[in-house]
Amino acid sequence: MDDRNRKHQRPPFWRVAQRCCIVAGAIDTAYFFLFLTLDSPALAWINIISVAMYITAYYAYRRRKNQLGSLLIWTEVILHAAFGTILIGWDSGFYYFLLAFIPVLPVSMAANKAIVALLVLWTYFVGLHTLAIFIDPIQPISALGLFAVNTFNLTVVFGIFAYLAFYYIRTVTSAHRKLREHATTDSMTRLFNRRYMTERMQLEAQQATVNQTALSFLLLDIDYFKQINDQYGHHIGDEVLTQAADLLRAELRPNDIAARWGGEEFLIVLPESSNLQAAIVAERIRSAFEDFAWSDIIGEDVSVTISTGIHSMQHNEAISDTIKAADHALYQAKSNGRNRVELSINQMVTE
Ligand SMILES: Nc1nc2c(ncn2[C@@H]2O[C@H](COP(=O)(O)OP(=O)(O)OP(=O)(O)O)[C@@H](O)[C@H]2O)c(=O)[nH]1
Repeated sequence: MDDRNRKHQRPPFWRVAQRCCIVAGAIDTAYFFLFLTLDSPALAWINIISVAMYITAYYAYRRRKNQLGSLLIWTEVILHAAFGTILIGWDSGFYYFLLAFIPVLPVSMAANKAIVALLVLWTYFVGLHTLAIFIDPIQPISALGLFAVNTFNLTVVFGIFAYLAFYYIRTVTSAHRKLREHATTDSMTRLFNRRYMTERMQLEAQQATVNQTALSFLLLDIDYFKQINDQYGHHIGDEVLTQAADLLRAELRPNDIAARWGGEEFLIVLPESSNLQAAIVAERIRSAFEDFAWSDIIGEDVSVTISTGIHSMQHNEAISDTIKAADHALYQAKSNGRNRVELSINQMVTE
């Protein structure tokens, strides 16, 4: 996996949940001491129960019992909001944590279930608020203490929402990147696929016309590939194709574009390259195939060679005609004995 992929990789749900358990457990431990200091021992000990629930949830996630872990976390949040409100009052702000359910429920369950769960949550939230209006706190703390607890709770919930937003963005970005990759890449060789190449060629052709630069095409085909399949099996054929793609990548510049055009056929677009420069690249690729130790892959000392047709796009030439010309040159390379490079006919060699 390259660095770019690693950077975009999103930690799995259970790992995120485990991190949440560690952070929440640490916060509740701090609360234990805080509420002892603020003379609210009942709430202090409730925080110890909370810590125990987070530790259990942590191990549940570790054993991939995700449902149990989530159930413990949500039960803790719901009960903590109730006990905090009843013991020291609504202004303690423990209800803020209930709000974190709102974005999480719709992404973690089916829409109809999420709607029911959200309605239950709303009822619980309003019920708790109403209760707090009519009932005085059982174990009130100082105004300063209440302000400190409220600010702390608010800060933690801010953090939770910010984290959820970034996690969501990373999830969407990573899904988008994977979709794009699937749509443009050949899964076996990791080269571009034919559909992407067809679009890309148009772009490159337009750019070459605007900038008045040369644009060359190489059409390559592995020689006697059917025999490799027939003699050594389809899986060896696949490995030869994968290795062929690696050889191409190794021989090309970063702005050259290589695609798997068909079964054992590859198309390479060389921007800003004349047919002479293209011939040099093609010859380099040809000898890379010839020199490669194919026995490492095939298991026997056989050679795998490649034939190449070259065509440089002419002024106002349609892409389909460019490909036809390269294909014709490839046909010539095959007819003239294979393992060779041929330039399309009627084309002057230009530097
Ligand atoms: N293993 C494998 N084989 C494939 C794949 N795609 C196409 N092929 C095979 O590639 C072979 C192409 O054979 P041909 O078109 O007869 O050409 P060739 O044997 O390479 O002969 P020349 O091109 O004339 O040198 C066929 O046997 C296809 O089944 C693939 O993804 N994997």
